[in-house]
Amino acid sequence: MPTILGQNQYGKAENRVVTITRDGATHHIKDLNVSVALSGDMEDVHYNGSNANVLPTDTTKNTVFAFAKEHGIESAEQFGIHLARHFVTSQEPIHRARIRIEEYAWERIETPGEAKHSFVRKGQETRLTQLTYDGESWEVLSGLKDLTVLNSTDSEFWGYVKDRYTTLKETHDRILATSVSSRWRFNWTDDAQEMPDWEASYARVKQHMLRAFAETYSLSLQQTLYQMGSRVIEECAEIDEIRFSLPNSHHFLVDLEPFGLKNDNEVYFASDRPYGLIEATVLRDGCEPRIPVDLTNL
Ligand SMILES: O=c1[nH]c(=O)c2[nH]c(=O)[nH]c2[nH]1
Repeated sequence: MPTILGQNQYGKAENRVVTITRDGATHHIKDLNVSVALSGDMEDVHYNGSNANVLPTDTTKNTVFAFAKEHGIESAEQFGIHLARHFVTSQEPIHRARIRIEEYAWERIETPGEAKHSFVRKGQETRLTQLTYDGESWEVLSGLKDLTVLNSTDSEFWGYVKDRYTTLKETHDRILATSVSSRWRFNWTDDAQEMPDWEASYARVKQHMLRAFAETYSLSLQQTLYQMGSRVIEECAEIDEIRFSLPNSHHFLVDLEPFGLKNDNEVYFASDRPYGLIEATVLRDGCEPRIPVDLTNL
């Protein structure tokens, strides 16, 4: 044979596993991206296509989600050690397992209330602004993107239209997560007006946005969006208009029944696409809409 097989490995990459553990009303989140790479006696599958030594990559994915339930995720290291040991010790042809894990850090959204199930991703957002001046008047649009937030309860979605293509199951307790992109327009347009305190305004908008997200018992992301917008308009007198583009970052409950495990709203698969995209403007009553519909062009 003029060729021989060199280094090889296989497995399921980028398993997006999210766990919620509940301590009464206080929830804890772990959010990992887990990639499995296995090596061993894999000559036959490459040379002849015999799968006799091949544990399917689909199984490696299932193992990641099942282990999240069975062992919990104490730390990424601990979780990875469990997985790697399992593949090497349970499968004779597998001699080496490499587990790579990225962990996304979250912090709690602090609210005056009791509920502790709202989180904002660390690293947080990019702040944006656009200033336009024609020699007479100003238009100031400020905003943010990539402010990722999650509520691990107090979100439902049901009572929607059902046609012959509808398969979605109604839910009375789901994760609601989104990455907020927003622009807001200041009513400061003239040098004769007193200029807003831009720094204080930004902090206020962000705080009210986060609190409204955390405090809204949500029946849809549309309802949450409107609550966030109206809270900002009500609390920030310097702003007349705010627009949001909110991807609905779906978290699907993983079916662990085939492995004899009950998933009591603990282990989720975080899907990155496709995603629902919910967009709307909230205006101070009587004000004209001026923020462009498509925020990506801003
Ligand atoms: O909050 C939601 N709004 C929707 O319009 C929608 N559509 C869907 O499939 N899931 C959801 N969730």
